[in-house]
Amino acid sequence: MADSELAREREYVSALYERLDGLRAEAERELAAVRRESVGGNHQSRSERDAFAQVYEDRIRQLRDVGERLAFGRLELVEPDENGSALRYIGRLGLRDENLEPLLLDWRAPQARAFYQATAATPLGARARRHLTTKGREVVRIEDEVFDAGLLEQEGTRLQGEGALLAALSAQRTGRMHDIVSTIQAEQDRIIRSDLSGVLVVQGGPGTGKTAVALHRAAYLLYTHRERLGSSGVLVVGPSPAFLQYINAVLPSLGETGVVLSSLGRLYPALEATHDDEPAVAAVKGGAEMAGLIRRAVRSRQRVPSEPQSLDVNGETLVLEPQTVADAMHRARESGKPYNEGRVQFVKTLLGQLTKQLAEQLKRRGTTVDDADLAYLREDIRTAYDVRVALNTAWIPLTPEKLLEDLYARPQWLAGLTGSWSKAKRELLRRERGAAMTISDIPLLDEAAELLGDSDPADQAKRRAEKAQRKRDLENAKNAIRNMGVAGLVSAETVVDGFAESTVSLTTAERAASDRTWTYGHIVVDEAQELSPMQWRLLLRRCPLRSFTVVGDVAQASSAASTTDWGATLTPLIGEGWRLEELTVNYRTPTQIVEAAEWVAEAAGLRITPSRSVRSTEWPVEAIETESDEELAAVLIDLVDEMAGEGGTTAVIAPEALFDRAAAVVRERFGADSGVGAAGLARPIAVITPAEAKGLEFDSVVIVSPAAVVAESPRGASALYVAMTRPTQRLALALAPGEVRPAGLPPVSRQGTGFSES
Ligand SMILES: Nc1ncnc2c1ncn2[C@@H]1O[C@H](COP(=O)(O)OP(=O)(O)OP(=O)(O)O)[C@@H](O)[C@H]1O
Repeated sequence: MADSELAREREYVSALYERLDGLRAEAERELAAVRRESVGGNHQSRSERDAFAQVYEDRIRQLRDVGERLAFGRLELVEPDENGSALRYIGRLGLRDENLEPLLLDWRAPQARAFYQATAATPLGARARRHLTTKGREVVRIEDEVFDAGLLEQEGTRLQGEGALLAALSAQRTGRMHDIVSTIQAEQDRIIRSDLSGVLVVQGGPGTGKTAVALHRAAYLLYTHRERLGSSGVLVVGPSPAFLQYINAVLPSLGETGVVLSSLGRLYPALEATHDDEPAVAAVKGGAEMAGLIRRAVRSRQRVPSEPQSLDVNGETLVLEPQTVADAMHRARESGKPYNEGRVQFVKTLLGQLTKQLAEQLKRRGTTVDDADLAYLREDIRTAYDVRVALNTAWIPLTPEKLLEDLYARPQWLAGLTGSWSKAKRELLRRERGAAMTISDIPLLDEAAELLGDSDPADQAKRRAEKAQRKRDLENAKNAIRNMGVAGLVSAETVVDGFAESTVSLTTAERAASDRTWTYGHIVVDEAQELSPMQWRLLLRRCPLRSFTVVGDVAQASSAASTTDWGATLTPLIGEGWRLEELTVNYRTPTQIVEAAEWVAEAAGLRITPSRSVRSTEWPVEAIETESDEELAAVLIDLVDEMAGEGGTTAVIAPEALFDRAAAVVRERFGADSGVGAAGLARPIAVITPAEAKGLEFDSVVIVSPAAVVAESPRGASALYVAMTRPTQRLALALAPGEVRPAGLPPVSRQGTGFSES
């Protein structure tokens, strides 16, 4: 049967490619025709033409990007479906023939669900599932699962499409994460297709596919809720720029380009924080009590003078009473506006009062004052030096940056605001003006910005005008889409983003990333255990609808401000309204390495989520002792040489204390084949810190001095656990001179576990 079935699938898939090529050629012809149309016409007709061109360009890109992995699965149904067919092909996008009969189902369509979730116990209307493995455009292998009693017995331990899955898992890594659409497992699929609303927390040990699931969920949600999420956008937050570089090809490969990817240092527009504070400082800055401190700090910049003030206005003396200031302040605060906008009202009120005072003073001396004069008097008052000083002293315009700098640089002011803090704790915040903002400052700036609002009223007006223009453009685009009959194929947002005439030519994603007040339709947070309460507050402001996918592993928490208990972190912020899912199968790391990492973690008292690995490796975990720095360097070079010789990617994970030396040794020996930090991820050999290693994976990993990795990190054992769970094939520990192997690693080879002692 195999040969004839293979031939049959080859024929079907080849017909799919023919259709794909045909559709692409058609779209290219249409695009050329639109482009040939003469330029000119009014805004409406230009918009329509742009909309046409945009639709075709998007379609061509989508059809081209699917590349050589168009179809990967087939479901055989018990009963023919509504189209009269008992076979349902699943692929990266949906295709129909000339008569609009379905040829291929998008993996995200509801009818494709059974491909991922059907089991012998719950076959979901399917008789069998087939995985197609292709090379280029040709099917080279098929793998069948028939949902009969035979399968039922093995259920529970079964992986779906085991051959295809294991082939994907054992493949050499490239330094970039790939999509997993063809081999998504049932427990993952259920999470991917879970409801859009609410906060979904996905907990799982290292390598259980949390990142993969989070990204596929983003693609699924965008497909299923295109209308809503197309306009509001989806934000994906990862721990570091290196991590974002690692994952940034996944969503485009799934046809989704409109997602904003951001690291924690970039969540405040127009600023990129690349460094973080010392752990103890970051822990204070990340604590929820900082929100109250910032509120008090803002409030303390509004001051009622204790004495009446005499103000000179072009030789006239006006008196500003404390009560007048207090009343104006009270009224402005009552309006509920942010600080800087409230100040505009405060200044307006006081200028009005002072103008009245001056006019009365002049009238008393017999001068007539009409309405036109009042405007001049007001302007004289507004520009008078004394008045400016008095109003600014009472309520100074503030930027978030200035507020934070002052808070750190003025110990007395800080002390006045933090009576219950110890002196030592306050000292941690101390910093001179002009220092670069850190990653932990980002949520504080955002918190301050929220309270302060725009400092320049002109900015507010500009923003309102831009929003109004975009609203008009969207209306035009919706009309154009209706007129063209392409509803569902393209969103109005995509079309507007492509308008040449649009006042601001930014995509929805760029617009969202550059606007602090943008609210997203959904937020995905990866390595979410790393987030401090202040970072959570920032993200919750970015998505008031509280639609979140939060993935992480509390055992991998690396700092004092990170989460070690989802409930303790989330419940105070959002109440009980979040749901938890768990992933239990380790797809990355072979059994031997998982065991070693878990033993070391447990010996250090770390509470880990055990996971079941799906494969083993031929390589034992090595721990190599050294007696001198020279020997350590030589061991490192030998290991990397051997590992890199196997092909794929190799990482040297080195603690800060030994980082420069390790990087220099590797660079000297391997030159351009190696790179440091994020830059190394595109090379065969990367030298990175334990913090940078978070979320990444490599074929082989050497950890330099595990003891130093533990010693340097606030949650030491967790940093080592993260580092040890990065490899897909091979792990070695290069111990520093005098260092003993980590507790928990067996001292001698163990039967069946493949440990070696060197
Ligand atoms: N169903 C699957 N099919 C193929 N590969 C998979 C599948 N699930 C996960 N993987 C692969 O397993 C590896 C680990 O996945 P991922 O990085 O998402 O794990 P993680 O849980 O986020 O790990 P960590 O907590 O260490 O960051 C990746 O290479 C991913 O592509």
